[in-house]
Amino acid sequence: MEEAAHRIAMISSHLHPSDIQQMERGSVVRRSDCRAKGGAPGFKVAILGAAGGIGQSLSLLLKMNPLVSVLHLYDVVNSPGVTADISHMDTTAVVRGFLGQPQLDSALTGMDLVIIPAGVPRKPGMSRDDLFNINAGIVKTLCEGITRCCPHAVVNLISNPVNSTVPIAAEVFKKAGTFDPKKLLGVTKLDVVRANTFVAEVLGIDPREVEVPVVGGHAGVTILPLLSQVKPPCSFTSEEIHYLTDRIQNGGTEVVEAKAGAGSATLSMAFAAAKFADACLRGLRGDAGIVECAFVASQVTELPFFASKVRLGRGGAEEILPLGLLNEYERAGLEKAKKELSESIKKGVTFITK
Ligand SMILES: NC(=O)C1=CN([C@@H]2O[C@H](COP(=O)(O)OP(=O)(O)OC[C@H]3O[C@@H](n4cnc5c(N)ncnc54)[C@H](O)[C@@H]3O)[C@@H](O)[C@H]2O)C=CC1
Ligand SMILES: O=C([O-])CC(=O)C(=O)O
Repeated sequence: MEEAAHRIAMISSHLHPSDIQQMERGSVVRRSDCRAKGGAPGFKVAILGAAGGIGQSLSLLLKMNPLVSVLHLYDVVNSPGVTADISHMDTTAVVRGFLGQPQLDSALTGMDLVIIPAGVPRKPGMSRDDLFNINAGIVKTLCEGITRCCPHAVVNLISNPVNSTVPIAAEVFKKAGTFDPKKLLGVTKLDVVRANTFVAEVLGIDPREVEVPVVGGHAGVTILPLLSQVKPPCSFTSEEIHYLTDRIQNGGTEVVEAKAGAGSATLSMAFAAAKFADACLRGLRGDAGIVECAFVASQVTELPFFASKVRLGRGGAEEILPLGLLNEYERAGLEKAKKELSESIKKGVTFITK
């Protein structure tokens, strides 16, 4: 008995207060906790909005990622339940839960990657921009936490409208003097995931073999699939190009309507976000040749933010790749996309600078 108490006292000196509370409630100290705290290779990742539709599945997928050594799950509701549940998975990441604004700073301290799916989703008949009034304030508050507690973390921003929330985050970081344009990435990976799926259906091939660059932004006409640059090289009829462009641009609305008031894409989004986070972590580890599409501060067009292929590395989005050759249809799409994007970006910037 005494020896066991001594062992727990020794271990607890390395533990987080929430782990100690768990022990006090009688849970067993897990050896994996001790190993991870002993410096197992891996990254510390926080998910803000972890109890939501995207957040829960994303937490599950990241608990399965061997590159993650510590996983912090923050939400304003239900994060203790999600944390208890996910922490029973027999994978190495140590999971800790944080509930409500007073615990935001603890959730963020020391993180390498912060993923933000916090905020309200669309209902049928709404545009992503209709979420601005609520989600802008949520993103602002969470990003202020990042400036205080992990200003060097890579940030994956999922909350809509991404075309405005990324500029909001950038302004918050600028105001605090911590803005590193390479570290702020709006997550547009779901557009690529959808494009790969729909193109593979048309071509009758395995979607895992398809790569479609999707540039611009993440709403309606700002989502611009570059079907002339699909890999493996292929050609489409103009009917197929119209069908594919429309389906990719409206993939989110397709799910919102099918869910009929119960929210927007959560499962495919968690899948896309987990793939994107994995790419960011492999970049941070120093792997070469990691290229993903993301909405970032950019000079690819005259707009201050734009989604395009970026090369991920130790510093985040280390290189923004050029758009490549566009055909006439894509050039026309680009002009439409830029017009709408410009307004959404201004709206985000003004929210902080007004
Ligand atoms: N970038 C993209 O491709 C996509 C973005 N989204 C967006 O992701 C966001 C989340 O979607 P869902 O998970 O379906 O919504 P949800 O409502 O199921 O979950 C959102 C979670 O955020 C939490 N939350 C609210 N305020 C918070 C705060 N201040 N701090 C921390 N957590 C807070 C809620 O408690 C909830 O658990 C929406 O804005 C949605 O439009 C959704 C799909 C794709
Ligand atoms: O459509 C929505 O509101 C959610 C979203 O961004 C997507 O599924 O692409």
